[in-house]
Amino acid sequence: MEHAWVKTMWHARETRNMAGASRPGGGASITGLPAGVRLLGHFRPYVALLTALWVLLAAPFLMLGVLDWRRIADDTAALAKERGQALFGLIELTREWNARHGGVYVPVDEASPPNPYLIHARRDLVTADGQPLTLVNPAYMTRQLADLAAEHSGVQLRITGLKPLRPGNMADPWEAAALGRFRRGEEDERIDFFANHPVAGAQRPVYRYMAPLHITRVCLDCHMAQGYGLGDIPGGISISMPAEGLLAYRDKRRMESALTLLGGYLLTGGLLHVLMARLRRHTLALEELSARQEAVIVERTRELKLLNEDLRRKAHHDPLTLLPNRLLFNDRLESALNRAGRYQRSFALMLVDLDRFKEVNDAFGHATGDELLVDVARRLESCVRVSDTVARLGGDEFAVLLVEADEGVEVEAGKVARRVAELLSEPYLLTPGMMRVSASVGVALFPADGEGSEDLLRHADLALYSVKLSGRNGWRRYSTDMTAPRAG
Ligand SMILES: Nc1nc2c(ncn2[C@@H]2O[C@H](COP(=O)(O)OP(=O)(O)OP(=O)(O)O)[C@@H](O)[C@H]2O)c(=O)[nH]1
Repeated sequence: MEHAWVKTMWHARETRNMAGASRPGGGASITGLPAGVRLLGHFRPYVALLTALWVLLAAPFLMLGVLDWRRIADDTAALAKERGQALFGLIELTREWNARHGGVYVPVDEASPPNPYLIHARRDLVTADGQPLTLVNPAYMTRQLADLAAEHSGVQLRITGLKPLRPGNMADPWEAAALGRFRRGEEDERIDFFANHPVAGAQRPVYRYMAPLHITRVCLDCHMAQGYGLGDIPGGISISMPAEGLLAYRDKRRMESALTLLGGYLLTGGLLHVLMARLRRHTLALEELSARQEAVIVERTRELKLLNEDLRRKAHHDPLTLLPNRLLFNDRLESALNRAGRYQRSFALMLVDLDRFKEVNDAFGHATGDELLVDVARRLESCVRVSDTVARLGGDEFAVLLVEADEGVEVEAGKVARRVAELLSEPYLLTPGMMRVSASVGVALFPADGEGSEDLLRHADLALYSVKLSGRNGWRRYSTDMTAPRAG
């Protein structure tokens, strides 16, 4: 039991070592490896699993990030488009207002000289007080508004077409492509981002927006000569809007999105770690429990085995002399018979009985008798080899099975029987003092004196009886003239 307890404690200590080896001064482990190294080894699969899960977790977050970045870019473009549409709508309104009035007259000055591209009977007038006025049609007005917008907000806008009345309004390649799509009915507005676009002599990021202008009744006065009819698209309004503000807004939203996703990723990873750590703790506790149970089972099994061996030993041995008892002796006799029969060998059976042992008991007590029996057992063992068997059949009766014989069984059995008789008649030093007993020995040989256990035992007993009859203290081999004592 003590062993089991020590073993269990050892295992518990080792498990605790593994769990707490990171403590400063954790020291060397039981197996001699530094605690840190053993800890790393123990947790390696756990760390690998956690890392793998974390990496797997990164994929959806990364995908979410990419999607969000795209959505933010789309949102920014949508905002730019809305701005373009608003500006375009405003200009169209103003142009319609102008067209409805058939143009408006403004004083002639440096900023508003007469429009050389306008063919009109009353293009230039002079007021009654002598002020010269010139007619500003929608196109001229748009150009003037464009100059104002460029001056105040950096927004560039202009009317453009593929065969404009004013050559300066000729569409550039991007505008020409857009006009082509408008005319083919593929789209009715266009917005694109340009990272570098010339704006007032500098390269700046811009959103370019363009939508078509349609010929209305009021436009026909000027444009009919070009061959345009109602609803045709002679050109469009092209707007370039500096994009720094929108890009800053986009980058700010992207940064916020990245931080939110990173926070989410770390939080989820942290939760995952906590869950895994808990799982790991439970697993370790379970492992420890099962190891303890295993140790207990191993110990119980060992105890049962010992108990079993002890029981077997007790069932087959005499408790006083520790010699094999009659049960085991009978087994050995049967084995000897089998072996000898199979290999055609012989062996000797010897029965030994102390002479007048009762007198020892009567004179000195049962304990002294026991002491004598133990001494007799040791003396008998000293007369034979380990491969032979000495047994106590009961009371003061012993048996010897001689299976090894160098000089032939007959000779060997005679020598051993004589030696037994002599040795047992030597004085015994017992608790009350020195005393003497003698013994009678009967011998039967296999197969000469019997081929079965019963015959051998009976004939050895007859030989022993014969010694007793002839005055005890000696030995005899069975001979057929020996007869059993008459009953009564
Ligand atoms: N001390 C002791 N005595 C025992 C034990 N078993 C049997 N005896 C005694 O051994 C004695 C055997 O006596 P008997 O069978 O009459 O034989 P004996 O006195 O040796 O006389 P012979 O055999 O005729 O020479 C009896 O008194 C038993 O009580 C034992 O375990 N211990």
